[in-house]
Amino acid sequence: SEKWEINPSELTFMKELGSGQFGVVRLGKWRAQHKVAIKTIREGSMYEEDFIEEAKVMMRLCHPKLVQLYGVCFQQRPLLIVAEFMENGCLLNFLRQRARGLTEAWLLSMCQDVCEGMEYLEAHSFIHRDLAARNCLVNEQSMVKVSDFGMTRYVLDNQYTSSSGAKFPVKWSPPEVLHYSKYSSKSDVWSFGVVMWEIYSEGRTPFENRSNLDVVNDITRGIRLYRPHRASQPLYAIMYRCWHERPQGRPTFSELLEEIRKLAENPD
Ligand SMILES: COc1cc2c(cc1NS(C)(=O)=O)=CC1=C(NCc3c(C)cccc3C)N=NC=21
Repeated sequence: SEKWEINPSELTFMKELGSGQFGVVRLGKWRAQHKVAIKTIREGSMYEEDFIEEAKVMMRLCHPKLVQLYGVCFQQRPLLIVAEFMENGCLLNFLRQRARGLTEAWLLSMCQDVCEGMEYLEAHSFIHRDLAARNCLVNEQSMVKVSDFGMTRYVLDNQYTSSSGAKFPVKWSPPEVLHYSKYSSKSDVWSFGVVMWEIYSEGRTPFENRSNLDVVNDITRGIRLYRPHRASQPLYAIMYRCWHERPQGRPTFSELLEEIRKLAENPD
């Protein structure tokens, strides 16, 4: 069998962790001792053959701030995807549950973690396409890692994939994606600015009381998210630059990481 194939008989399933657009995620054990997360792909939710092909590429994306893909069980259905287990679950729930307990330094370190993972994807010309706090995970050491990179390409439900679909991430998308589906690392940078806003808003929903259609109009007219209460002016300036209307006007993840590291060294 290929390196990226996992033998399902070497997996034991444990408690259910949650569910997403592809189906249920469970905690499991691989070869009886390694804790893993196992995603069981619901029939008819994914372009499975295309994903199995792409899994080889995704397996080679290894970085401490990316949730590591371990392998796929594809000799039977349902398809199983096995990846790194993240004890503290998704970042969005983490922010909402921990809210007040998170210090400024902690909020900044979470932005830095996501930025490091995204800088690696940028360097490997890999576009995430759905970066959001709901698609970041937190491990036992409270380190944040980017997950589900590139997975939207395999979603069958066109409510997610069409920019007019009810489930499309309009509030995390730049104008060129909303109007022309033009994805790039610079569209990921726009989404990263919204993740920074989610982190400093302790898990609030961006444009909370606006419909997706309103947000498309607001964004196109130059309206942007307000400064979150816990964000300093210099920090807000960083996220604001991610929302430049033109992709080439936005910083790269490398430039963002440099600015975040400078703020981390001299906070005030
Ligand atoms: C502890 O709680 C959790 C832990 C995890 C979790 C959800 C929760 N709970 S919740 C819903 O946030 O409340 C999802 C994963 C996960 N996904 C890895 C993975 C990716 C990224 C891509 C393809 C396949 C797989 C398996 N690894 N660890 C957890």
